[in-house]
Amino acid sequence: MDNVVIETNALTKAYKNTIAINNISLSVTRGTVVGLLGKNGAGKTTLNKLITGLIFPTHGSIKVFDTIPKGGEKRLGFLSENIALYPNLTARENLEIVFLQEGVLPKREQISQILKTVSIKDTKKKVRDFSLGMKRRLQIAMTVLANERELFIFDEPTNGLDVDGVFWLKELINNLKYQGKTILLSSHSILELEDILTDYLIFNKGRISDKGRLDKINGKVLHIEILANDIDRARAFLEKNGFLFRVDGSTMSITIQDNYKSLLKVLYEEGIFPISYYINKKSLVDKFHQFAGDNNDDK
Ligand SMILES: Nc1ncnc2c1ncn2[C@@H]1O[C@H](COP(=O)(O)OP(=O)(O)OP(=O)(O)O)[C@@H](O)[C@H]1O
Repeated sequence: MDNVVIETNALTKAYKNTIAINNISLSVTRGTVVGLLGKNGAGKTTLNKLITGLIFPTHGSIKVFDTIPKGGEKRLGFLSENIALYPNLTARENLEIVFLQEGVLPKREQISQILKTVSIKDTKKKVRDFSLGMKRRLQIAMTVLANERELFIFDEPTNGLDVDGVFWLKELINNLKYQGKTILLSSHSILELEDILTDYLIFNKGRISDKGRLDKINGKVLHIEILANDIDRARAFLEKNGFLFRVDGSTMSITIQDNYKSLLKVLYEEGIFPISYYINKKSLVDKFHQFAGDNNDDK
């Protein structure tokens, strides 16, 4: 299928003492931003390496752009923890090398634009004297901006970034998404990036223990506290109209499909007046606690 960028079938990667990826079948669709969540050792980095073709499956299969990854895929950008920078060169010179490696002659103006986008001053300063955040920005620029890429794997992209840097990164990822690019994000502070994700995968000891779309879990339970003598009316109304709900004392928890305001309006029109209400906003954190399990390295 054209829209599927990554497809795995019973994908398994075993090391001597560990099954790092255990029988995973999934597909990633073009234009999505997928958060990979999991405790230390859950298998996130191993999956990233299988996608980029740095390592190969023990069993099962993986296809990226409909071919078996062997490394060197030009349409794929991998921002790993240890992406190489030349410490004795400037930011501009580092970017020029990326262009040359891709067989493209670097244009001065284009590189100036890239440096501006990642807020790095075009100075004579050597990369070895850069702060951690500046190095990370440059690595991100090298992964994203210097090339015509369609799929990005970001492993711990926020490392070294300050609050402004994280904000900037989110804008960058959103822009990539709007251009129809596909992004896989693994981060220990993934909850910081929750608002830019479209989908999530939770890993637990090499398996996917939960997955889904963010818009399916965000703010979908409306808790309403209703006067005790209204509860029966509210219950009858909700039952009649096919709502899913639970009653606990004077609180009703109603699972809503769309706009909670329209439900509140209907309740008012029925003469059912809530004393208070709130939307269940916790989402990915809850999922993480429910599905991430123990560390895979705790053995
Ligand atoms: N080269 C290797 N040899 C042996 N075991 C390995 C190797 N690489 C990874 N593992 C093991 O595979 C499991 C998954 O590791 P992986 O690095 O994929 O986890 P992760 O989810 O990325 O963890 P973290 O959040 O700590 O980066 C761990 O138990 C790890 O110790």
